[in-house]
Amino acid sequence: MMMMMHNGSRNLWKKMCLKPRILYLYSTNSLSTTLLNNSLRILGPDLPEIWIPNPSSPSRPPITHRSPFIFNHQEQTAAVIDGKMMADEIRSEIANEVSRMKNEIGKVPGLAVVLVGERKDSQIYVRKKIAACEEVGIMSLMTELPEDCTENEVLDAVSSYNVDPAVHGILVQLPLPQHMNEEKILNDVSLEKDVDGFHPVNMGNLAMTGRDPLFIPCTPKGCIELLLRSNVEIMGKKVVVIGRSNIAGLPTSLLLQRHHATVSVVHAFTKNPEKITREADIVISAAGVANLVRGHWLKPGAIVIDVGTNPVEDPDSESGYTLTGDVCYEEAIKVASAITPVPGGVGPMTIAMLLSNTLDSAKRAYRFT
Ligand SMILES: Nc1nc(=O)c2c([nH]1)NC[C@@H]1CN(c3ccc(C(=O)N[C@@H](CCC(=O)O)C(=O)O)cc3)C=[N+]21
Repeated sequence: MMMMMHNGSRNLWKKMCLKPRILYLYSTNSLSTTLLNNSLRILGPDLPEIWIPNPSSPSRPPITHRSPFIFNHQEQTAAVIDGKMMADEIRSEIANEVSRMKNEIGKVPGLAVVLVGERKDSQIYVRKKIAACEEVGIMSLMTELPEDCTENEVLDAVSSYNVDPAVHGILVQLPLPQHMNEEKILNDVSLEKDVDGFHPVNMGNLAMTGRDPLFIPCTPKGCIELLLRSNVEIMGKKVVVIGRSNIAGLPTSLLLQRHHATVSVVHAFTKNPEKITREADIVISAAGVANLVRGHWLKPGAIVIDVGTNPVEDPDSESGYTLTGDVCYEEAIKVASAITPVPGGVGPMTIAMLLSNTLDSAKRAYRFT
């Protein structure tokens, strides 16, 4: 899934991709105004038949699909969709709801995380999730197990969280070590606590018309929120999803269909993926391949959501790598009308959606509205 680029090819990318001028979209809304906002406007489990764009954001101009004629290919034309700022705003809305819950019924939502093994990236993501819980007042619990633990130890951790009334969300960090049966473990997570939305019943309900899953997977939900909060219309648009993983590409394609998009899925065996992608009004890339999507893959004026968080070797950076998206950003900003950066795009929204799902779950458990 993840690809390290060799030094030679990275330098080539540096040469080809000049540093962009950054033009931020969604930078006008201050956190203080949203702190006053009591009710959450996050796409919930009740999916609207027809989505009415968020009326709370009059200051944001709608992104229109621009005419190709106004494009100057030497310059940046894309607005940058600031996922970090949107996620900050959502987290402050969640914090308000958590404190309202605490004041009114004396309860807070609880999230339990199960982390198996010592993968660096998983440790970083889990740490970010726990810190985000702390920030908004969600109680968090964590079970860390060694790489060589047994499947039963993982199942025991899940079972104990299943019956713990203070836990409303259970997240088993993926990928699990090779020797474990991921299917069996995910099947064991209580449906009512499956805040990742990875249980086959939740995923199946997401796929079926007229069924409402209890939870929508966090990354797809974050992508849709990014589009909706940027006033991008989804209904009737041609959307290409690159990648079909269980945690990102597949559920994203399902959720987009529920929003009445015309969806094509491009994957490793697709013939001429550039040509298919170039037809899309909206491109969502979740392939896990650094810089896969080049400028010429995009229709001028397309909207680009980059789900990839690929570690690319970088001896200059403290950690030894830098995070790179699936999209060659420096090329794409000259062609697209709006794009999410990596980092600072989908990643922070994924975490915000996890908190939102956990809050929804606790509200459901306590019948708190
Ligand atoms: N059960 C499970 N649920 C998941 O939701 C899940 C998972 N397993 N396994 C791995 C993927 C990946 N994922 C990310 C979450 C946040 C960032 C994130 O916050 N990224 C920051 C930067 C992070 C950094 O600085 O290293 C950003 O893009 O700005 C990235 C990736 C959740 N996943």
